[in-house]
Amino acid sequence: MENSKQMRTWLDDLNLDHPLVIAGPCSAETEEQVLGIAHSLKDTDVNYYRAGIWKPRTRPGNFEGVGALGLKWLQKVKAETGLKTATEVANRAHVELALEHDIDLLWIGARSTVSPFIMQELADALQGTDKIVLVKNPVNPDLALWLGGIERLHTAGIKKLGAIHRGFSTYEKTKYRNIPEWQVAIEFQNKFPDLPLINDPSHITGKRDMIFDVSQTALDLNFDGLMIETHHDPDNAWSDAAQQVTPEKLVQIMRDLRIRKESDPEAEYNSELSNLRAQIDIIDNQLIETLGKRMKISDGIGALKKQKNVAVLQSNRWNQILGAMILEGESKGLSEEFVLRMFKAIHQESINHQEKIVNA
Ligand SMILES: O=C(O)C(=O)C[C@]1(C(=O)O)C=C[C@@H](O)C=C1
Repeated sequence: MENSKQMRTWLDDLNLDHPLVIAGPCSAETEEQVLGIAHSLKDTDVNYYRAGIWKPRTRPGNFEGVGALGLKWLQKVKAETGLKTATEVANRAHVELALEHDIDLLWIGARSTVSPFIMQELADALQGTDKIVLVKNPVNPDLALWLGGIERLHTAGIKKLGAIHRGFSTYEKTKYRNIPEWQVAIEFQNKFPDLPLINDPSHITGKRDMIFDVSQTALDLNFDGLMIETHHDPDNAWSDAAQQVTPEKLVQIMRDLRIRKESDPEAEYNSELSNLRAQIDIIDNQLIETLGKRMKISDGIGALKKQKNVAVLQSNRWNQILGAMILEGESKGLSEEFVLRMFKAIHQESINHQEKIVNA
C-alpha cells in the first residue's frame, strides 16, 4: 500500500470547515437514549453519530451491547436528524448486519486490529463496500500491525479508509487510560500523510476532564478529526461512564478548540522560522557529536571492564546518574518523563557498545 492523494478524497468531499467530528454514546442503551442524544447533537459540528452496538469488554458479565436491535435505532437517528451513523464491527456477522442497516461509517476496534485473522475476515466481509471504514490502532504500539490491518482493507478494494488513534495499553499506571505515544501517530502521518487520521481522546484519557487537552494536542499534530463519546447522563452510562461528556460539554469543547493552519505564507514569519530552525540544526548536530563522544568514553570503560572481568551493568552508578539528571533536567524545564526516556535510551546504547567490546 502506498500513500496517495486519493486516500483523503472522501474526507475532502465532506467540505468541512472544521475537523471531522464523530460523537455519540459509548453504547446504545435504549431507543430513547440513542434518539435523545442524537437530537441534542443535530445542529452541532457533529458529522457522524456513533453508538456501540456490540461491546467488547475486558471481562465477561458486563453489559455487552444491545446487539442488532440498536442498528434500527441508528437508522431512526438518520431519518429523524439527518446525522450519518457509525458503529464498531468485529466479525463478518456484524459487518453484514451493519451494511444491511445502511450504517455509513464502520470502525474496527483496537482488540480486533491486533489479530490479522480478524482483520482478514473483516476485509473479506467488507470487500467492495463504499462505506467509510476506520481502523483503530492495535492495543500495543505496533505501527506495522496497524498499517497491515489497513492494507488488508485497501487490498479488498475499500476506498474510503482512515485510522483512529485511541492510545496504547500499558502495564504501568499512568494518568491516561491508554497512553498516547504521540510518536507513533507522527510516524503514521510521515508514512501516510494523506490517510485521514482521527483522534479518540475518550479512550486515551479515560477521564472527561482531560478530553479537551488531548483533543487540542491532536489538532496541533494535524489530526483530521475527533471521536468523542457523548452521553446525556454520563455518570449513569452503562459503559465507560468516566470518559463520556454531555452534548453541551461537547459543543463547548468544539468551540474552545483552536484550529491552527499547517503553514503561513507571510515572509516575516518564514524568515524568522528559518532563522530559528537553523539554530535547532546546529544544536541537533552538537547533540549527536556529544553523544558520539560519550559512547567513545563508554567504549573505554568497556575495555577496562573486559580486562578486569567486571559486569557491564552497574546499577548503583546508573541510578545515581538518573537521579542527578532528573534534577538537572527539571532546572532546565525538561519533564522527568522526557529525561527518563532519553537517559534510558542513552544507557541502552552505552550497554550495547560495551557488550560488543567485552564479548569481542
Ligand atoms: O559507569 C559505568 O560503569 C559505565 O559503564 C557507564 C554507564 C553509562 O553509560 O553511564 C554504562 C553502563 C552502566 O550500567 C553504568 C553507566
